[in-house]
Amino acid sequence: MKADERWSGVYSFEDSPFIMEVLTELRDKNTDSIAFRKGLVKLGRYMGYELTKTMDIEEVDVKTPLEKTKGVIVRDRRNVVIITVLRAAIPLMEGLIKVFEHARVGIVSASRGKAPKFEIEMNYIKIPDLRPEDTVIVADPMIATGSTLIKVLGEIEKYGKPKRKIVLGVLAAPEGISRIKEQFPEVEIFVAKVDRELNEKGYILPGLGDAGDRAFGAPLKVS
Ligand SMILES: O=P(O)(O)OC[C@H]1O[C@H](OP(=O)(O)OP(=O)(O)O)[C@H](O)[C@@H]1O
Ligand SMILES: O=c1cc[nH]c(=O)[nH]1
Ligand SMILES: [Mg+2]
Repeated sequence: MKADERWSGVYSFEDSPFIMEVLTELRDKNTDSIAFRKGLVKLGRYMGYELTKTMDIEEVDVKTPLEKTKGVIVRDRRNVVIITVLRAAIPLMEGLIKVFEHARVGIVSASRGKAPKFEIEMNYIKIPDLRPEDTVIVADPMIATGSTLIKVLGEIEKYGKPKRKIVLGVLAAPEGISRIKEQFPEVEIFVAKVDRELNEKGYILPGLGDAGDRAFGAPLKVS
């Protein structure tokens, strides 16, 4: 895990060869939907595992079959809320929940409109109450303009004041991170990699394309 010096509280996993290998497979335009979803599940699991290194732990007593000794539990792992931003975060959440098996899960549907407005339509919101001991992990693979997450983070504020708010993504554009950090400086952001820039249609470059479409297929346009 590497702190990005351009912002405070932003980390990438560029120093993890395994995470970078999975990302490379996701970027590859020849990777099909099945492999793409499996890659997102893997990243959820391994990035989740990396996140546990930032969590509070507690020393506990344990009795082995032979004697008493000291052990550890990751206390914060028991107080996690995962907010899944549809659609592309579904496989990411599947991986995360393997590490945070106690997690309560919220679901938010968000769909980004076309450039230049990128209006976000959010019409399904189910978020559990957020308690002072909670670590909220908002899962969304792509942070492009940041508009989706700004809307989701604004909504989350209505549900309580958790101990930590984390955004967990795969790729981010610098523009999106800056916008989120301006409005929510307390939010920590963990991504596999911060990419170079956005194109005029709001896609991340070099990116991996449209994560939702690659995982689940492009929706049929009904006029
Ligand atoms: O940072 P932003 O510019 O807001 O863009 C990022 C959003 O775009 C994608 O969702 P999309 O709207 O394509 O929905 P989908 O996952 O259903 O395809 C992605 O999963 C993010 O939620
Ligand atoms: O590059 C991008 C930008 C937004 N959403 C995606 O799925 N990909
Ligand atoms: Mg999409």
